Amino acid sequence: MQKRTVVFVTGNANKLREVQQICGETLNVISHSVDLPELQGEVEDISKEKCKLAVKEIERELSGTSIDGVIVEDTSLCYNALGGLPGPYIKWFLDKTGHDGLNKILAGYEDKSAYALCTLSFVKSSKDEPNVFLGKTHGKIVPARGPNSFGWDPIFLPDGFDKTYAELDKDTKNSISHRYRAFEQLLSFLQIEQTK
Ligand SMILES: O=c1nc[nH]c2c1ncn2[C@H]1C[C@H](O)[C@@H](COP(=O)(O)OP(=O)(O)OP(=O)(O)O)O1
Ligand SMILES: [Mg+2]
Repeated sequence: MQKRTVVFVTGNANKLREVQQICGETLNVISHSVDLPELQGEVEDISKEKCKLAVKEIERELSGTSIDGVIVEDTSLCYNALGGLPGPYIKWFLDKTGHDGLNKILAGYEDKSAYALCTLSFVKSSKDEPNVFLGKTHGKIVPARGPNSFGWDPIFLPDGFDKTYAELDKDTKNSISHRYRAFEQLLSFLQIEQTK
């Protein structure tokens, strides 16, 4: 069967690379950067709304191209000591405070545990309601270790490993990550759909 083509609406090249590595055998993932408002609220609602706006924009911009769906994905980093914050605001915390600041925020707390959360929405067309898939990986926040090539990877130590996301080789990260866990659900959803 021919691979389906999905458009991943993202401006982040690292995210795209990982998604292509995770899904590449099953899906043809192309990317398109669209500047979309990220509304505030619960992560699932933010993602669904973003996906609805994305698919409308993609249908407009890529009309004539045969595509089988649109994906958006938002990543949160949630500290248990802070009731889940910075959560979806991690991008701004990382930009403004850096890895060191992200550690210092926890200085007054014994509990350094955190989880990475990927909220993934997929929709076939603007006539459909998006499906949302959540992927979570638990770990803890540590002083930065490893290459500084992708976001907060150097400060996240996944449970069961003695290497941070940044120190792990890509295949290993992509077999345990929050992103992998969300996309794995999307892939089985699409597989079930196909056999219906
Ligand atoms: O696996 C990851 N490992 C380390 N850092 C990561 C990861 N995944 C996202 N990140 C960073 C990027 C951004 O600083 C923030 C999430 O923001 P997030 O909105 O998901 O990403 P973005 O705005 O760069 O791309 P997009 O255009 O798809 O919204 O955490
Ligand atoms: Mg974003």
